[in-house]
Amino acid sequence: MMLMPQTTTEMWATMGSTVASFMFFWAVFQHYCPYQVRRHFERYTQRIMSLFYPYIKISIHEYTGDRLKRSEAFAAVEAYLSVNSSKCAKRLKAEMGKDSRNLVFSMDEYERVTDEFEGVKIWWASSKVASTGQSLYPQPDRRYYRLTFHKRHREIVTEIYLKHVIREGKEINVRSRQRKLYTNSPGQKWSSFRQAMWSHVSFEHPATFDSMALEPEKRKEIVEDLVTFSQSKDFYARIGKTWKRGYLLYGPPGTGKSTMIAAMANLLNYDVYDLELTAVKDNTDLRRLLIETTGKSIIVIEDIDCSLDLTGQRRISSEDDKLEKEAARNEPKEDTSSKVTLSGLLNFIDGLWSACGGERIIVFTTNYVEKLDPALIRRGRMDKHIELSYCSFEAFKVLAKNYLGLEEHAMFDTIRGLIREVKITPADVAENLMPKSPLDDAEKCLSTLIQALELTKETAIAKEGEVAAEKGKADEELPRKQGETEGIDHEATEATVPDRNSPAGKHAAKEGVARETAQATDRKDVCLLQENGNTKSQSGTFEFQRLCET
Ligand SMILES: Nc1ncnc2c1ncn2[C@@H]1O[C@H](COP(=O)(O)OP(=O)(O)OP(=O)(O)O)[C@@H](O)[C@H]1O
Ligand SMILES: [Mg+2]
Repeated sequence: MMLMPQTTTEMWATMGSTVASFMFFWAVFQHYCPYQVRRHFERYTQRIMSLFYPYIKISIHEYTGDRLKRSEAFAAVEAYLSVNSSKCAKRLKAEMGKDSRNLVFSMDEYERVTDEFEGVKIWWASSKVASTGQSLYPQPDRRYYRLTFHKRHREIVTEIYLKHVIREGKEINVRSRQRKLYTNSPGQKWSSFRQAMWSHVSFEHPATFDSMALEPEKRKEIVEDLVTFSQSKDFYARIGKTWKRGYLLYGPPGTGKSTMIAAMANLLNYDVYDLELTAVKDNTDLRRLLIETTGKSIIVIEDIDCSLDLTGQRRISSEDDKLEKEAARNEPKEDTSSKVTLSGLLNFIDGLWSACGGERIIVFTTNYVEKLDPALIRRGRMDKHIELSYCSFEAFKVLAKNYLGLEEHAMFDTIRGLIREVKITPADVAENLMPKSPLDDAEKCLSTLIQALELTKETAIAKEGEVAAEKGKADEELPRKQGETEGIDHEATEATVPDRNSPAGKHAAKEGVARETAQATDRKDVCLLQENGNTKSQSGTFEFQRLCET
């Protein structure tokens, strides 16, 4: 009985001195042994250790592919563990969840949790590698998850468990994700590839297709198109097309183009990327923005006709070029204008890069569809063209139901008659149906709308009258003006031609009349000049130059 404590003490003392000796030799080895030898030694030690160490480790990093893209596997594992870890981990991170109502927990850094799957024990740990870059720009730490399991479970973990984690994680993500509205921030002067290209807020627009003023058939067609698209992953894979679809929404201001984008996002549960094209520096940045978008998203370019010069005529004359370069030399300042070109945009839509991620909708909106380059909106790029136009009676009924809770009313007949005759946008109808005071009831709102419709009708009639009167006046004046113009031509030619034998006359003839002739070459005036210049040739310009030289 007395020996036991002594033996234990002795044992501890021996162990302590052994560890101390080992530490000493290790420190000496580290310090004096050349690096190459040390590396060999470490490698072999690891190999020997692995013979006895029965566990396998798998790391899942946050960024893959040269940090271009956030790993989907990482996001899925994060979601999977967020459910698991909130029950057993001791250090958690909290984030605002869907609809900003509840908090979602996930594992904090350097935390460990244990999971069990079909009797197999798996240990998960979260960790990060601190950035070691010596660049001027701040670099975020690289996070990763590591799972550890016994090697006898290799098959079950790699073949079944990991697939289960990814599938569950993705489902959790879809269920609990707060949809986001992203925008590309302008003026990122020092943007590096480590900096996020998009900034976001939570997407909380309440618009739905049911609340939109649309004709029922049109609504049905659009909704079916969208739903079919979202369920056609296999179909797109089979026909060898990237899983994306382009929508062009066009129509006058206030007809619901932006509202429809929100309704699309709400219908499909997609994120929205609102791309401000004028803030994109060049085509390379455009591509980077594209690859930073995630799947299940709508990429929107509003008012595409105003966003950049899409006619391809972006070159300036060499004279202007020279002047501009000189000005830049004298006053060096940053060029903040966008250098995105039409071809850059076309590549953005259907180039190779657009295949990254999949399940994307691209929407362009415009008030002037005829201004757009046909290449930009051809089918295959903008697959579906949707015209949003002035408010019809059917569309009005949707608004009346939403705003006033009315399906039928005696005043509807008057509105039906008026709305057919005038061009009024759903935005204007909606504004008139809005109660302006707590005392306003449905009748008051409907009569406000009727007044507005009548006023619009009167204004339209008055405008039509004015236009007709102006046209009539212009038609009347046209023959008189033509006569006057012919008279002026006569005078101008006659005033110049008699003096053209004098030096001043020659000059005048070269500078002025030749110009007139050049302009007139395609017109009948040429004949008039030929007659006055006593030439018989058919070529007005050539003959007149000859005439000037003689
Ligand atoms: N079809 C519609 N159904 C329901 N509300 C609509 C509709 N069209 C317009 N509105 C209402 O009018 C307002 C303006 O609509 P919206 O911003 O969608 O128009 P827009 O077509 O995008 O206009 P712009 O061309 O000027 O961008 C919205 O707040 C919405 O409430
Ligand atoms: Mg809009």
